[in-house]
Amino acid sequence: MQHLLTAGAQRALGLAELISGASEAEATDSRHLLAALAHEESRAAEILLAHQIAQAMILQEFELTLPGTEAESDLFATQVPLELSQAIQRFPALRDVLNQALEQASQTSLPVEIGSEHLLWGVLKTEGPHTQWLLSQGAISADSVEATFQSQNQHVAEPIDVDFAFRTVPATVSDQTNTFRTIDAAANRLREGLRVVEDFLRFTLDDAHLTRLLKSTRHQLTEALQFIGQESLIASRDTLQDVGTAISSTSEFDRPSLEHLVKANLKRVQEAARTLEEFGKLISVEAAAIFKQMRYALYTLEKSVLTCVSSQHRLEDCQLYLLASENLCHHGSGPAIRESLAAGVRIVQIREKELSDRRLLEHGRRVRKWTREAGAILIMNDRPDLAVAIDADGVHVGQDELPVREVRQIVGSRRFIGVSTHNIEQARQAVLDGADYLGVGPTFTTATKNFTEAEYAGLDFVKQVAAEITLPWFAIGGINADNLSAVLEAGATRVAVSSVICNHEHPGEMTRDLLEQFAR
Ligand SMILES: Cc1ncc(COP(=O)(O)OP(=O)(O)O)c(N)n1
Ligand SMILES: Cc1ncsc1CCOP(=O)(O)O
Ligand SMILES: [Mg+2]
Repeated sequence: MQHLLTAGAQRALGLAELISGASEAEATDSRHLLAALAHEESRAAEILLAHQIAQAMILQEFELTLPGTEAESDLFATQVPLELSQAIQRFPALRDVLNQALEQASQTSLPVEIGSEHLLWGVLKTEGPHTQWLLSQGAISADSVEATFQSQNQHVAEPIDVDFAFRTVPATVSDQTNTFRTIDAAANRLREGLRVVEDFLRFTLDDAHLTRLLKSTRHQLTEALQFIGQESLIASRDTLQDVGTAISSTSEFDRPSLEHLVKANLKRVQEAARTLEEFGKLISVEAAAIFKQMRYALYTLEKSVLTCVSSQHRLEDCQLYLLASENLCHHGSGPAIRESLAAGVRIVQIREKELSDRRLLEHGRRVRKWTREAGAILIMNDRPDLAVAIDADGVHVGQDELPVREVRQIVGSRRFIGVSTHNIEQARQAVLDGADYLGVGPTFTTATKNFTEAEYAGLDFVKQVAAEITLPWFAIGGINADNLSAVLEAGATRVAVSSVICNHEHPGEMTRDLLEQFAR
């Protein structure tokens, strides 16, 4: 039986071959194909992008080179569809990848057509240096994308409609020069804006994770401009004749705070990316596709940066977070909550696993009243619906519970969403998913929640998060008055505790003990 590749998959293989040639490799392998898949405007590129994996990062990691703009491949001509057996013959080092792709494609379409997303699946299913790297960068693996295939109950055989074959060149020389001028100006605006945001991330937020993401966006710009041609851009530059240089709006000088400044520049870079994408389509569809990727990456980055800034303000006074559970408390959780609020706790979580919904609602309303009177934040564990019902300030969810996007639909934009994380990849992902704060642990062994020995993230995880994440986070798990100083030394500035306060004969006293250690 014939198994055909879609036009997008075929072009990706063609580009993979060119990349392996430009990188002077002996054979076209998974790394080259991965770089090519990230380049195409295709389902594979969308999946990679959703995991924050850009082509520039792949090229850098595996020391690959993109072919020159003039490089062509017979595989780009899609009038002659490639058959799987021909592809295997031409790319022997990709045999396993292609067979895995076939297996996945066979589950969703008849007649079988292998698309770029199936090639990506094949790459993820085949062990190699790229698999570990992908997992560490974007937490992407065959398992994590499997749902994408399962949700495609109706497979659409056509590739995403892109006009690679119909590269449009502006009709007149003057149109062409003006297009290059526009691209040159927008690229400069984008580069400068990215620099401003990067300096903010480095020197004000001091956030290594977001700085790294922004850097990879800057690399994408360089990569896209290679398709346009630096010489053409410089040749068409005409700053003296640019009517825009004399026009400045008062709002351009209106930056009352660092936050305004970074917001304005985030908007500016998105606008510049849109201009590049639109005008880029007239010169190079490849470049336009990268500009589009950049625009989406910048939206995610904007959200993460602004959430980080606003959560830092909103959680400014919240160093000690109490998780209150009835079954841990000597005299019920009510007195523990009220005493610790009186002693200075500014954020409380209702963590009840055994109460019926009706009792949880009643209890929640009482705790809402106490926390409101104390001016403290109230978070409901596990239950976005009940968070809304009791008008809590937020909800906390674990790795196996509803994802942030779904929780946001329920609790709205102003409530906190806290996410538990147990390793650095989960922490990075939660930042990009739009969490407002993180739980980081377990730090020490605890009787409050069951973990296997292997699940103890320990102080090393606390140190990792401290080194790169500035979205507010709380170290959690087995923290008490004796080991708190070690947690703070590891870089935590906030901790969440349960048994040490709930179990104490005088919860207020223990709260004061712990809070005093933050003041030292
Ligand atoms: C602040 C904070 N961090 C972590 C957790 C744990 O949440 P989860 O992993 O969902 O486990 P349960 O608490 O639901 O058993 C938390 N609740 N709060
Ligand atoms: C809910 C939870 N998640 C990670 S550790 C933990 C338990 C925290 O309780 P304690 O402070 O009693 O160890
Ligand atoms: Mg939970």
